[in-house]
Amino acid sequence: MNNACELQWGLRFKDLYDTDASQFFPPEQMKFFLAKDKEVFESASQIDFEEIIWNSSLKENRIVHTFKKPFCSSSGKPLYLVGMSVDITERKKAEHRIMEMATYDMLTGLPNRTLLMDRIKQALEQGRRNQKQVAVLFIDLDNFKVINDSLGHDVGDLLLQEVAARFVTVVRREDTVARHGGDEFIVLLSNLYKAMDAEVVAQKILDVLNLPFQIDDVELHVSGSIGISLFPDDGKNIWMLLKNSDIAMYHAKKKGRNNCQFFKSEMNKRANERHSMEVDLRNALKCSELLLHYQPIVNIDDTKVYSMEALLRWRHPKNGLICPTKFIRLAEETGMIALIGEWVLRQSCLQIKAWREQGYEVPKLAINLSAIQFRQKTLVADITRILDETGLEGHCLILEITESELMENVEEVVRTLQQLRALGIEISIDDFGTGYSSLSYLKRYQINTLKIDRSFVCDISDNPEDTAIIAAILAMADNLKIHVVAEGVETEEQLFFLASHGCFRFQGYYFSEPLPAPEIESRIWKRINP
Ligand SMILES: Nc1nc2c(ncn2[C@@H]2O[C@@H]3COP(=O)(O)O[C@H]4[C@@H](O)[C@H](n5cnc6c(=O)[nH]c(N)nc65)O[C@@H]4COP(=O)(O)O[C@H]3[C@H]2O)c(=O)[nH]1
Repeated sequence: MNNACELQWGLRFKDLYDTDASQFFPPEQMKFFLAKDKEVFESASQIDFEEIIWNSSLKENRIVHTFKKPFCSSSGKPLYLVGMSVDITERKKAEHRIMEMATYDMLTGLPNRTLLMDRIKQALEQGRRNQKQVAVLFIDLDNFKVINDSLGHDVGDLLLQEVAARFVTVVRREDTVARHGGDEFIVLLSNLYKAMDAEVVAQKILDVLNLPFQIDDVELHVSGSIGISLFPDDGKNIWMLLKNSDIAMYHAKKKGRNNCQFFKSEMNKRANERHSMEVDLRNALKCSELLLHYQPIVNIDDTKVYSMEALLRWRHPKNGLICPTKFIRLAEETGMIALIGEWVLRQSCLQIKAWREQGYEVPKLAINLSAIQFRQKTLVADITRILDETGLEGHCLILEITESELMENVEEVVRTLQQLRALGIEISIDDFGTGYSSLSYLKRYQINTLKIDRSFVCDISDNPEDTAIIAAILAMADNLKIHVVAEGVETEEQLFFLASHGCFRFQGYYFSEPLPAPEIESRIWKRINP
């Protein structure tokens, strides 16, 4: 026994002299020592191994790496052995910590994606062997971003920790609750007897989420959307199962949140279609597949074209002409709307310029602004730049925004609208009547025009409620000195009703459908600018 051993184990050589190790180590430990010694003697060769040794001085178990080497006679027979142990406890602890950091989520203490992948792999192998189902539950918290943004990241972090702790209470020990990232969690249920068991767990998860959370004296109410995919029916490997549970979760969100949805193959079809549309839309701008059609807005007094609305179209190489209702939402969700919106603005300005150069007296052009564009900090600067680049004045443009865009961040909206007005741009509220319809903001925002949504116009004469709404909008607008345009006018009857209630501007198939620029020239400009 050397000095290091004396220091490490708190044993003194003189105390050990003429004693037996069994006086210092527990019986189980002694049994292990002797077995190893026997191994060395029998094999007549060195062995090395890791073992846990009770350190009576530190009063704790230590992990050591031990080498045992025999010393043999000239005939090769082991006579005695020397053992050397290196204390590797601290190194092992560090390794364990690194392992934990690599496989557990630091915030919630739950398994992270890496460990989850491993667990799913094992669960699938087991499921295959035992012919049992495995369920992957993809959970996304509803509106977590709002809590995080409004109450701060510290509250958001505490909430995630609480959520994680609650999830663990509703699953069996052999199941895995993992943090997938952000506010997404995955629950892995292995060895399922029947698919419906997954729904039972999903419901328990929704129930524990629905109980109020008390974080820093604030009571928070949270819900979640859950997508479930099952092995083997919905996917034979990890990636398919994760992807399909994600798709199902997306459907749960669309179904109004706070619910769970099993994956169905039709969902995959829709997800694939969405994905390929996204890829195609990214190419659409580069490949000049976007174009504008223009629809006149007519003044009934003098049947003059008061303005034109620019309406976006996509000439898809395989699917033909696609209407904006089919792709604007996708463009918004993927952030492509910023580039597309800028293209629409520039193209509209260039078109006005081109018509002017051909000698036509062109009225104002109305352009649709998506909510995302409207909230962009650079909106006014972008419009100013495009007007400068195309040499056009702001008063040529009307920007159409929807009611809902005006309801958030009122101060900011007021500022943006003032800046746009300072450029000479008119503001029109699109689809009026379908949103929040508050009179007070119309006055405050100094809106120029309201456009009555075509859903009201199309029901004139059939639906007395819609008829009453139109009459009320017209009376109110008259009071506030705001112009009104009725959208979607298709019949003389609608025109007559609207005109008799004080609406004098119209847009709709009755006058003209949206047309490409050359047809506007031949059908409209040449008629009114002969
Ligand atoms: N049934 C019927 N429909 C009529 C009639 N008259 C016009 N319409 C349609 O009504 C829609 C009017 O546009 P919106 O309400 O601004 O609604 C627009 C607008 O919200 C959005 N949109 C169009 N272009 C753009 C754009 O450049 N940017 C953004 N962000 N949105 C756009 O897509 C929506 C749909 O556009 P479109 O499919 O072109 O549909 C147009 C137009 O074709 C009629 O008499 N009967």
